[in-house]
Amino acid sequence: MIGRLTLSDFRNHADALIVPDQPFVLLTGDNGAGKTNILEAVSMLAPGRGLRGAALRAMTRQDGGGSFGIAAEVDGVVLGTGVSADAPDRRQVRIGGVASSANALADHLSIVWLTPAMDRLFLDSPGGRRRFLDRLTLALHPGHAAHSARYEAAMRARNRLLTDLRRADPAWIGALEAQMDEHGTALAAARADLVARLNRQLVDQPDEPFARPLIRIAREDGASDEPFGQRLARERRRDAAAGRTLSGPHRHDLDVIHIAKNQAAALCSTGEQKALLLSILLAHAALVSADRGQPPVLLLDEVAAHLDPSRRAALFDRLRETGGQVWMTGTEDSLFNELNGATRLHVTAGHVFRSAA
Ligand SMILES: Nc1ncnc2c1ncn2[C@@H]1O[C@H](COP(=O)(O)OP(=O)(O)OP(=O)(O)O)[C@@H](O)[C@H]1O
Repeated sequence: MIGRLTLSDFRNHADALIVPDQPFVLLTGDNGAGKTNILEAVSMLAPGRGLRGAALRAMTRQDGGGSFGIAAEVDGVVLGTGVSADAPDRRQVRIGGVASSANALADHLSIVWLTPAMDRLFLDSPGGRRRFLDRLTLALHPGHAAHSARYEAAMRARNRLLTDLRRADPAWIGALEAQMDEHGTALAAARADLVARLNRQLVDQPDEPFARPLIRIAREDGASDEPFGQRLARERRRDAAAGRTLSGPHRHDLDVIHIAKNQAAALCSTGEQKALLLSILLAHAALVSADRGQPPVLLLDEVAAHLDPSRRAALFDRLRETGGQVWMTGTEDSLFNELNGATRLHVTAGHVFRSAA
């Protein structure tokens, strides 16, 4: 749980302080006030590029001095991240005052989010679904981000060598494939573990008011029992001709079925797709809570707006049951009238005020 959050020169917030003292943190305010920016700041307390997937430069306040900082107190440890003006593209991370890697943040806090952009998650390309899957996986397997980074780095290096296969040193390609094998196998295993446990968790969930999903990993690269490293070696020529690596966990996809309708998520209505995502998030929160003894922090950007009042009330109840901290945004205070146990904040033009309860 985040006990205290400070932002400096982050997006439109020159200087903001938020001290949550309730399980829910509600951010309300007009369009463009800076609500999502606060969720994005929180999302930067996890490995990766945050909930917008934006470049670090874009996060630096336009009229600021070229640096930004985010700091949060989590169970007595201060997690900090930001950039300095002389290195605006290099993310710096400090944990308990000590310079650390961004991936180490996953040992302290798991953070999962739902944003309006994810309304198209099941319709858009697999990349977004993989990022979502990996974000969920990271909460159970804190080493997942490091495996992912090393896998991608080895794959990029292999792809470069394959552009001139005849001159490339086969031993060097082999070494890179061994790294891809090691980290790719770990990636795939962690994802498979997450999916299996999520499905077990979802068995006990009701079909209403949120749709119950069945989750699978789809393999665009074709299922194969062949050891991954061996497969990469066998497919060198094919990959060289394609100009990229065609097999591996970077080509796996998240496949979600609406159980009651026996329908793929992509065919479901927008509201049903959102309900499927909420079910996944709620089941995931229960799983993480049981596994790590600490539920994830949930960042829900404008989730309440499109829910009818009874679903909204059910969502608040279910979120409360997770026992974790839930950050929510909305333009209307009235959407959250029935919600008890919330730190209510009003955001306007990059300023955050505590609202009257
Ligand atoms: N680097 C930056 N420096 C200064 N301002 C920025 C920067 N990046 C974005 N902004 C401003 O932040 C505002 C958007 O904030 P945000 O997305 O948090 O709004 P919001 O309150 O969530 O609005 P909505 O209800 O429309 O989603 C915009 O006015 C945008 O111009």
